[in-house]
Amino acid sequence: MSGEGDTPQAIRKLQPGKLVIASHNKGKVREIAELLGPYGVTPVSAGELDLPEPEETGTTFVANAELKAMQAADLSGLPALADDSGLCVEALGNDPGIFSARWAGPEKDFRVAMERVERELAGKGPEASRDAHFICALALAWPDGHVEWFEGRVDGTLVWPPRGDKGFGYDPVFLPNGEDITFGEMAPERKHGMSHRADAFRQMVAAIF
Ligand SMILES: O=c1nc[nH]c2c1ncn2[C@H]1C[C@H](O)[C@@H](COP(=O)(O)OP(=O)(O)OP(=O)(O)O)O1
Ligand SMILES: [Mg+2]
Repeated sequence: MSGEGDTPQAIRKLQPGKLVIASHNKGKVREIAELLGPYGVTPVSAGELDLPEPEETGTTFVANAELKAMQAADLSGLPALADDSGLCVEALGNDPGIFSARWAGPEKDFRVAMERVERELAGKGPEASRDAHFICALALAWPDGHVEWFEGRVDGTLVWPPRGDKGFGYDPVFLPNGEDITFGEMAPERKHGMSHRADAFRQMVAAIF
């Protein structure tokens, strides 16, 4: 056991229950809570605090993550962690990218979004590459206005039809390189061993803990 004196400054700053996860996506909030588990930080989500869902006006993952984190830190007076992420399909010029959530429509129906990806890819012809990657930008905003950000990535290919009912979003069509099951078929711990979110988390943890 390490005593108080050994506790890194950042851990003391991130008191249990005192970090806001600035996201309204339940799948994402669950994954972030799992990834924070080992650090003894019990987060509270933007939904639980009734924080509004800001308009994502940025043109990059980092810009949108910063905007979400800064708004939550500002309104709550607590440190806030936001995640802006998406699926980038190389043959589609990296679409849907920052528009990944928006492709699911107002109902947030990812069956619709996955079908649109498949339809647009089919439109590129049978030779089109099925390579894709997920990006995750994490932004950690402190109430004093200071923001740190990190970006993670995982590469893979798209399968059709969708496989598996675990995870969220585009997980059922994403087959990570070197694996034989999709993110939708993977236990959470296995996804955390390779995901874009876990990659960004590793960088954040190395920087602040
Ligand atoms: O691990 C993932 N597995 C599958 N799909 C994923 C993943 N990571 C991001 N995605 C897709 C779905 C998500 O809806 C969108 C992110 O959009 P993004 O704006 O960052 O999140 P969101 O609107 O769902 O919630 P919020 O902005 O409140 O955090 O990309
Ligand atoms: Mg969003």
